[in-house]
Amino acid sequence: MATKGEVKKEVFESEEDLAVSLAKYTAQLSDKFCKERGAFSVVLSGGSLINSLRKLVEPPYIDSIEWSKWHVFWLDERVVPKDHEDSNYKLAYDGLISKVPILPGNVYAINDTLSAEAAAEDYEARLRHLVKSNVINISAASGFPKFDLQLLGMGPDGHVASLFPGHPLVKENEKWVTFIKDSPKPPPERITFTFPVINSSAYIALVVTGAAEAGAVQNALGNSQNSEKLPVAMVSPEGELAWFLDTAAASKL
Ligand SMILES: O=C1O[C@H](COP(=O)(O)O)[C@@H](O)[C@H](O)[C@H]1O
Repeated sequence: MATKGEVKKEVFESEEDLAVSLAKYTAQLSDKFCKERGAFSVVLSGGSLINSLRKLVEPPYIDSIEWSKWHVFWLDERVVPKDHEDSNYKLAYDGLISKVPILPGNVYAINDTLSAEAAAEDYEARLRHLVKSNVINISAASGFPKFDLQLLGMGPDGHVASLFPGHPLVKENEKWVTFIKDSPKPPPERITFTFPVINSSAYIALVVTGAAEAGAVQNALGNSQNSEKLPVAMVSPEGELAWFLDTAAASKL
């Protein structure tokens, strides 16, 4: 399905059309990986992405996807209790996980009783264990975990995960998971995958909607005059990168 390093870009007339296509893309990859290796490791973002995945919980996908083979992870998480309004877990649980038969043991939420630093260490340790048990692949090229699909959103400032423009964490190249205590977007304490993990992915869908995001999309994909490379422009997976844009987000291209 993917050529190594391939970048695809599709611009949709409406967010509704985008959501239909994103569900199809996710379901096709689920089918491919479930057949090939009997498991599908999926990484979710928070924010508007979860709403854009809403078609997955409708026919035909709700009945055709092998949900019991899904293993669900978070690209980043806010260090708040799981039932807190700011929790990316809660967002995904309410919008997706509670509506489909994903096995509770295959949902890898952060330990919300720990500090940000300890939660990041704990999450990385759990990923290392899951690599050993082949739930998550490892990249032969980078030595970092190679998730089957990472579903990325982006903020208007061009941040992905909890990797913000100008923040030293964008340069982290050893840890798999790290933490931030001064996030410019509230809440301040978060854990996040690092770029080597993001960029070892087999497939990434980058889902961006709305006019407020157009400048950052231009920075990554267009002829931007701005020489500072935003975090979103650093997304460059080993496998396929597929941009899902609406016309407003693509308006400066
Ligand atoms: O804080 C976060 O923001 C980004 C973007 O969110 P959006 O609401 O602008 O789509 C999100 O991808 C990330 O997971 C989240 O923690």
